Amino acid sequence: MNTTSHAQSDGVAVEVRDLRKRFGTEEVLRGIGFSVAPGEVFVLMGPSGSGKSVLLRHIIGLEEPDAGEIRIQGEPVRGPGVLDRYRVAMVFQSGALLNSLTVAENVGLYLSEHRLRPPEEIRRIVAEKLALVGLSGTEDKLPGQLSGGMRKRVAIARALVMEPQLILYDEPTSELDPLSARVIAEEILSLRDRIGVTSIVVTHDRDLAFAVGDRIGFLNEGRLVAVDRPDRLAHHPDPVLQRFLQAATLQASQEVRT
Ligand SMILES: Nc1ncnc2c1ncn2[C@@H]1O[C@H](COP(=O)(O)OP(=O)(O)OP(=O)(O)O)[C@@H](O)[C@H]1O
Repeated sequence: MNTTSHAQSDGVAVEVRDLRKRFGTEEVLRGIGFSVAPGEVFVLMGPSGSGKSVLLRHIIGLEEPDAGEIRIQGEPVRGPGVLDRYRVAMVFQSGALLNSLTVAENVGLYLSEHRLRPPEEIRRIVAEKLALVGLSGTEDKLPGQLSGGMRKRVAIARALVMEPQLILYDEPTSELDPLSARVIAEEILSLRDRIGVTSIVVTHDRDLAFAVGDRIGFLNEGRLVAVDRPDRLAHHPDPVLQRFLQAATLQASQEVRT
């Protein structure tokens, strides 16, 4: 974990305690617990249907757990005003950009909608955030004129506008080619290093997980099977985890061949 070079180190600590959630008869989260340190990049990896998105929705306060809780800086996330006090941003899988608005309007939407800043200042902030993700000069383009990777970076710039202390990424490299995926990985690391934000990244992209994770948690059937540094996780004895890692490696080598 990088804890030395943050320009502005106000990432928050996140703690998930014995989280349980059932939908009907299906027990989706079966007692999940882990902690994320301020400024850490924590990856949640696991097969489809293992509960990653449900867990993410709990962290941002969109779901109420049946048992257990999530704390940000020691405060329960569903407590009064907690999600207003701590700035938590989510980068959605789709990017969730509005296609009829320009890049600048999308990135500045949060500020303009809430009339938080005068237009001139919004323009300055938008330019600053686009520069942080390497997209200076794209202000007047429409999302439809950008590549998938660029749209994801616009979505990250939009998250940065609220000066987040915690960023949640939901499958940030889905539908991206390997080169664009690498740019996103570099972006996640650069933000950690430059603004000290805490990041939780949900993915089944093994390459992304190993590239950005200070630690990786492997989720299977609603249980956290392993939590460890990437170099140690690769040698973890859990058979499902090992099968998952081998399948991902095979898929990557097939992609290189095709
Ligand atoms: N609102 C809901 N109501 C009922 N079941 C749900 C709901 N949300 C999720 N589930 C179920 O919970 C399980 C875990 O879903 P989740 O979306 O968290 O998986 P995931 O690990 O994110 O999968 P993927 O990698 O495919 O996105 C699935 O069986 C899903 O059908």
